Amino acid sequence: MANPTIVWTKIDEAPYLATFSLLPIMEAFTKDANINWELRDISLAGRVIAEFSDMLPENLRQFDELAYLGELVKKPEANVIKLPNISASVPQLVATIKELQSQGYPLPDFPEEPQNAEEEKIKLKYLKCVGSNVNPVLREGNSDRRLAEPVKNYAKMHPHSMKPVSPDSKSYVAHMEKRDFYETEQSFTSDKDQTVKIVFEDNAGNKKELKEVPVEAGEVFSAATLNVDELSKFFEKVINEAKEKDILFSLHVKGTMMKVSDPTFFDYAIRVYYKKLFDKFGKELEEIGFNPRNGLADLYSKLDKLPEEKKKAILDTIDEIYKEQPRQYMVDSDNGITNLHRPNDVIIDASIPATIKNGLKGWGPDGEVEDLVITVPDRTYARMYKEIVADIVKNGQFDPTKIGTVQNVGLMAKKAEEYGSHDKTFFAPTDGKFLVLDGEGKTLFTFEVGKGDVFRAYSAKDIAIKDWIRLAVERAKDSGLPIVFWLDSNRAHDAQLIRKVLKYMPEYDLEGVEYHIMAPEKAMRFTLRRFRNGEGTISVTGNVLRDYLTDLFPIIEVGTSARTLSIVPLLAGGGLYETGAGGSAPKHVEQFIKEGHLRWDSLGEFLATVESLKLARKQGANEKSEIIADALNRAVGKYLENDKTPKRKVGQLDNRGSHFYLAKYWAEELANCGDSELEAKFKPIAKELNANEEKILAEIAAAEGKPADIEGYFHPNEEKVAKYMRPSETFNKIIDALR
Ligand SMILES: NC(=O)C1=CN([C@@H]2O[C@H](COP(=O)(O)OP(=O)(O)OC[C@H]3O[C@@H](n4cnc5c(N)ncnc54)[C@H](OP(=O)(O)O)[C@@H]3O)[C@@H](O)[C@H]2O)C=CC1
Ligand SMILES: O=C(O)CCC(=O)C(=O)O
Ligand SMILES: [Mg+2]
Repeated sequence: MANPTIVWTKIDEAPYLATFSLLPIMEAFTKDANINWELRDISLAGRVIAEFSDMLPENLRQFDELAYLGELVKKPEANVIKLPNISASVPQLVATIKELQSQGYPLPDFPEEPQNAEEEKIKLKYLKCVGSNVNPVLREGNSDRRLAEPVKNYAKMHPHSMKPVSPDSKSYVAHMEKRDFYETEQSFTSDKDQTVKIVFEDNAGNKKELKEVPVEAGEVFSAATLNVDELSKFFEKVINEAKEKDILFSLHVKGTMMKVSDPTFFDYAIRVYYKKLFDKFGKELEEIGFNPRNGLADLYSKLDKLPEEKKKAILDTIDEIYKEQPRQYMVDSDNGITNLHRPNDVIIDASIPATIKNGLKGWGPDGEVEDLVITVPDRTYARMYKEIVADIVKNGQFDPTKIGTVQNVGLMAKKAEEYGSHDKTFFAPTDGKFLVLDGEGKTLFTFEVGKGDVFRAYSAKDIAIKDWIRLAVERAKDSGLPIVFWLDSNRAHDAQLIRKVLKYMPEYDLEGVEYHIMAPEKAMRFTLRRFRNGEGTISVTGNVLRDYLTDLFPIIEVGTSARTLSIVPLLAGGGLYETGAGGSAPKHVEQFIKEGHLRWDSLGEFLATVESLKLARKQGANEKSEIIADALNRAVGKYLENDKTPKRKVGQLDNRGSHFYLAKYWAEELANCGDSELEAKFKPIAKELNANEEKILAEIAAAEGKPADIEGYFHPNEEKVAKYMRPSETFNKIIDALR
């Protein structure tokens, strides 16, 4: 058997920087396990370059590594460590293109409003790089996310700060009451392989076919619409309420991952909040091509196209609006960056837990924390947030030393559910109806819509659902914890899934398995009761709740979802190990560039590597791979026990120092691992690392407290990054001698 290969992904921002320090350590310590390591570029810049390689000179071209990995994950030999990458908004894409152009890449500008067929083609190519377009390609399996025991114990010993919540807190979750996706959803389970058609029919009876979608036997196919008039009325109501209650207005959506439908929430929030601006300057805003889907920043970037006095009148009107409207939740109050500035700044899975951590408060324009209305327009997922927020107001802040744990098994394989809807999302060009027709042309669903309404269709394949139920039962058996299917019988899609759960569960030996099916609010109540009691529960959910709950609970439990173990057992038998459940920490990069301190904690990467090495053993690595994995696991335990996680400030231990400690503990464990060859090799290494501890830390510390000029944000100079990320000659020498 050929030596197994572990793929480590090259991505963006903080975890990308950390890779330069960490990957050499991983290679060095696993040298004797007969494993190959490969670095594959799926970064935003890398994907842009690959997409446009046909236009680039030979020396700048790049191979499409995402496409390569997309094939690999369908094979049993797949063993991939996937670090979190940017799911880009359009403004982030535009910034990436600018940066690459400045580095000599002759890329075309992003044609926002294409003027001809050529520009149309370029735009479509660029749009392939926007949003969440890596995860759905790689996630050929369902999701198992949980906190490892040592991580949970660490949080009990070193609880992170959870700001107290006053019982008088005015913070609450607001959602629509009608004509949202929740209310309009329709769903069916196909009894055969067939091709479903999505059609738009205007009020004069003219029909246009929008898409043909192949649907398999057993697949649950659903669709829903969102009425934008109702959405506008809803925003008006919430904004007025925020003003009356004198609290901050905040909007939480997933404009990055749900790149087609969720920017619509953003769009209308801006149109309503800044209504006066549109009333007064509608014509000018249109002329300069302001697109509120890309946030208010889009307006600022285009204002220069207007004569000076118009520009000033617009800016003055924005100032007036801030005086008249409720204060906004701020992303960066020092620089006047609001919640509605850019669609990628406030991402619901991380942003709501952050406000919870902050005592149900957000930052206001004057830099003070205040109560806020947490606006999540669609009821499908808003109500579980409403439940937890109300619970916190009633019962007080969670205490990380006492709470239990909430793990998740998520239906994710084969682009399951709303996260697979991008190419099936459409906007009504006029009043009329969206129709979904079956293979014989019979109407399955009809949706009456108004102009601008959003239609989105999505599905879950039988093979994915079956595997999800299997994984849930396996996790229940392994952990002894109850499993709760968060499924709402009043929601059309979930009603179909409930039938599947009832059908497939009896196929398993359920001895000792406690399982429930509950709608999200009820599931949240049930789970929180246990959680506050110190007990563990497994949430078994669809794809969106998977995303939301696996940031929500880890952030409450251990301060950051970066410490989550995130495993994707691939349907074809391989493994995808995602590191953490959170993002790529842009704030950390800003700090690194400014003052040379990287506070990214690579714990997620450490844990993923343990799992990946265990899989490599099954894929043909020698027995040492398992010993090395176990030693790494114990080293991670020591890392946590001795609290060597990176700290927030310059002068404290950072990412690089934390990697030194991981290496030291790993070497110590290997020096006593029971394998005489490994022991003989690592005894002197452990000795050397210990003897040089002070020297190495001093060499790392010397690199801090000054700017790190890495010559780029999305596509930095890698030689420079490597230099900054490996500042200790002494440490490098020890590691490189092992590689
Ligand atoms: N799987 C994936 O590929 C995912 C990708 N993303 C993408 O990542 C980007 C940013 O996402 P966003 O949701 O804003 O989240 P962030 O990456 O900004 O994380 C939020 C906060 O969590 C803390 N944190 C996260 N990771 C770590 C870590 N390893 N060590 C220490 N603290 C950590 C930091 O808080 P503190 O202030 O306490 O340091 C950080 O500011 C977006 O482009 C998004 O699309 C997001 C989620 C998943
Ligand atoms: O793919 C993305 O954009 C984000 C993924 C994410 O947040 C998650 O899987 O938890
Ligand atoms: Mg997430």
